[in-house]
Amino acid sequence: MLKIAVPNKGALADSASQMLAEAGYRQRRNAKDLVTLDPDNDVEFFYLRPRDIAIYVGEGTLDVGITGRDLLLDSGAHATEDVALGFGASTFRFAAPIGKMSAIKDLAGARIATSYPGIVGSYLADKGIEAEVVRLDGAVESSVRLGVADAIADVVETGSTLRQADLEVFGEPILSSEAVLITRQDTPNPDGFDVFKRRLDGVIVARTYVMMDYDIRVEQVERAVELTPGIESPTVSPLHREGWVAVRSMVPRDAAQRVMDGLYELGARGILVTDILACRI
Ligand SMILES: Nc1ncnc2c1ncn2[C@@H]1O[C@H](COP(=O)(O)OP(=O)(O)OP(=O)(O)O)[C@@H](O)[C@H]1O
Ligand SMILES: O=P(O)(O)OC[C@H]1O[C@H](OP(=O)(O)OP(=O)(O)O)[C@H](O)[C@@H]1O
Ligand SMILES: [Mg+2]
Repeated sequence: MLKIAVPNKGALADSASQMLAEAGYRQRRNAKDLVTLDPDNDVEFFYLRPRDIAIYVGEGTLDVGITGRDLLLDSGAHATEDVALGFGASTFRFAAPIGKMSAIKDLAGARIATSYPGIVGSYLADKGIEAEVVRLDGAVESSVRLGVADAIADVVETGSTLRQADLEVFGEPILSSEAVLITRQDTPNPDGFDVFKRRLDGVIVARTYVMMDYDIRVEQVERAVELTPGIESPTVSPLHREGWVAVRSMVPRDAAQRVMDGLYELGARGILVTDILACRI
């Protein structure tokens, strides 16, 4: 039975459970449940702190986990990223009081508060900067005002927490993070992993693509399918109306309106877009 670690709370928890439910897995009914068995799919879900998930997977006590890329890297655990899941996006950045610091070298000799000492320590070592890392559990943005640090390194999503604390980011982003699927490093994939991964891939594709159908004159089909090449190849079917065909193709969701404009210009009509509920590519 595949043992899977899922965030029990925090920024990734709801989206992770929702993705698993869309992939056809049973999810916990109560937010306090620690474990959920899904015998129909031969998997078991363990709800754990996202920060701890890489440890369990790295140790091999659990087979697969969903966590943040930043948490995986910070943990130094013996686990590796298999798939980026497309939710929980954030950047990890340095910030300091407005006007105080403008480049990474300004951190030399400074006190840097963070909940991610692993990432910050190795980044500073890589850049050859000596600074003191102050490890805090959360609400790191308050640390400068309260006098325990000169700068911070933290997760930035909208930037509103930084603004509230009169801090501004500086330097390049240390990393871009999102939710990722992780497995143990240097170990063959456990039984059942391929099916599990294929199901999540199916959800990712169903979320990022739409199905597009349209009718077009035969002479324009080649130009039209350049706009809608699909993943493998578009389906072109004859229509009762002579000289016309129907085309069906998957199109990236964020390009759908632009593609429809282009198809219409080419003379396509009856252009329909529908959601994909689930798929295997
Ligand atoms: N706005 C956000 N705030 C915090 N973490 C976020 C945000 N958006 C995405 N994440 C990601 O969520 C993970 C942090 O998980 P965590 O459970 O610690 O979140 P949290 O919201 O800080 O929870 P808590 O505050 O209860 O500890 C990281 O991978 C981080 O990149
Ligand atoms: O850029 P924003 O959209 O403002 O989001 C980023 C903030 O959200 C998180 O804090 P959280 O609410 O999880 O509190 P914590 O610091 O106590 O973990 C994170 O640690 C940042 O502080
Ligand atoms: Mg937090």
